Amino acid sequence: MPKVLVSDPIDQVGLDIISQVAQVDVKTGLPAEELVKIIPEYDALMIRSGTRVTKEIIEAGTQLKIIGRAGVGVDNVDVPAATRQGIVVVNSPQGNTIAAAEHAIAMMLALSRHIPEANVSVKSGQWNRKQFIGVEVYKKTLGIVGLGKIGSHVASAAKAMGMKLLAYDPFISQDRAEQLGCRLVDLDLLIRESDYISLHMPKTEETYHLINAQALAQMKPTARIINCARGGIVDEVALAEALKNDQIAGAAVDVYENEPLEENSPLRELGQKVILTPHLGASTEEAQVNVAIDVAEQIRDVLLGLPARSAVNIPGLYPDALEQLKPYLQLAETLGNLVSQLVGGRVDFLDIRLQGDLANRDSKPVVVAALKGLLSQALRERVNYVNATIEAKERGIRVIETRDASVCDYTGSLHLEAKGSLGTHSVTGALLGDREIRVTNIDDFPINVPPTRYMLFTLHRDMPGIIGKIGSLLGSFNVNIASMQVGRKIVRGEAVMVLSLDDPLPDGLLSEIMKVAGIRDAYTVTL
Ligand SMILES: NC(=O)c1ccc[n+]([C@@H]2O[C@H](COP(=O)([O-])OP(=O)(O)OC[C@H]3O[C@@H](n4cnc5c(N)ncnc54)[C@H](O)[C@@H]3O)[C@@H](O)[C@H]2O)c1
Ligand SMILES: O=C(O)[C@H](O)COP(=O)(O)O
Repeated sequence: MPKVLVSDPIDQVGLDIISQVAQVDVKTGLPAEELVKIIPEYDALMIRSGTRVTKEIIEAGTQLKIIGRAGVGVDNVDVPAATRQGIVVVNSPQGNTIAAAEHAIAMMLALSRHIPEANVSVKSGQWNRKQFIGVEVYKKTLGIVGLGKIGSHVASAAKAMGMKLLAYDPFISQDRAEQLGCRLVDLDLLIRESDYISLHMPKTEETYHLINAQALAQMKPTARIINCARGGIVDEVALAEALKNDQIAGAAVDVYENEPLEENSPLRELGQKVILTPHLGASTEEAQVNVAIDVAEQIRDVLLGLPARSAVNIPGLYPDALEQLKPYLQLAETLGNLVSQLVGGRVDFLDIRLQGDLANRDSKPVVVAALKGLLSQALRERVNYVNATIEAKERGIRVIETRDASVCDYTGSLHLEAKGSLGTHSVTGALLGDREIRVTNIDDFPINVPPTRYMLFTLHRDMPGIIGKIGSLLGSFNVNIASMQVGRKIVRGEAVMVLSLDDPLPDGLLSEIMKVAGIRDAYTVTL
């Protein structure tokens, strides 16, 4: 039975789902050295933001097939390292959207009305109403940075409270922003004109310290900033300074550059100008159930050999689309494997042509499948859907993709042409009855054969006796022929022969075949 390590607190409902197919060990709060020690025995790792999954942990996880992040942000996972090792990384893109958006709104209101301090004050026996006079958000301008899932929900809620909305998101269209009632502006303008700024973008190289001393200096002295996105987007030292010097009126922070927040962080010393919560954006009962189910189901599926629906490091394979594409993925993988062997293993160039109906489908998964097949001789089980693209790139394989919907011999077919150490070869394949794979063309010779484990291909002169000679040679080496096909373009011209064999070709037989008069080339293939 596979083993799954759960290293952060996850709702029981998720653990129950994984337990259907695996042994689940919950060990939270492990130091990194301990994790490196125990990870080799696990097939899957399930985390939240509390575990930093470093390159070292990933490299030690030699059995790992999947890392499941029960939440949105995967910045605590070294995704490139996981990709290189063929480990799929999944998350729950929507499970905590509402929770995080509501937390941002709650922070904005709490900050405006001094709720945390007023609460502490009353509980400590005081009744001080003057000290806690707040401000209204109605008719104020909210600048939303990052108008994705959470930013959009914040926009709807803020609009309902009568706020004016500005948004900055370099990847969102004007139309989408307008639909949400936001005026799409540049970041400088948003920073200058907003009464509240709420951050909802990922932490990336571009967004790291995007809100720095310079940006804070441009904000209104009455403005307040809310960060429920990611620590590191705001420069915490600069923020503390800006608050201390009354450059801005307040800040509400849920996420920090280092978590847990350092004891001596200057943010802890700013009284009621700042509200700090310990990364609670996703901490609602509902969100924790959602993300646990979402990610546990993906871990279960991947351990059962099924695809994951929200993988962050493989092309989006959505279950419905995948169900239809699945036979084509198998076809692409088979043809990739076949053509790589025809060209001698090392491939420099691959042209993938999607033909017929296939030309109108999502090509990304098909291309990845072809690359997986292409590299499978060299990398064996080390190559998979996660790392095929990166491995191909690193080997300098140039890939081009073309489409031709006008080819209609079969509903959909796939043509691969590769250039490698033994020259250039092409193969075409299609599906029979939408399921069964047929190789329909080799080097422009029409054939129709099902791929089998052991195959022999010859390029020869179409002349009497040649097929018999090959058959006798195979017989004399005790190799049984399962099926045989010949394809030619013109009578007594060049021809190909494809033999499906029950046994692998013994050493020395290929060179004997090459000696037969009329044989120009011969290749063995093991699929
Ligand atoms: N505090 C929490 O507990 C909590 C909970 C959930 C999510 N989050 C975080 O909230 C953030 C948003 O999550 P989401 O689910 O809405 O993600 P999302 O992918 O739906 O939206 C992110 C948006 O940011 C935009 N963006 C990217 N780069 C940008 C840039 N340089 N400037 C401005 N916008 C940029 C993207 O175009 C996208 O629209 C993420 O950082 C996520 O990790 C925090
Ligand atoms: O990216 C996320 O989903 C949030 O930051 C939530 O993190 P958490 O799972 O540790 O609460």
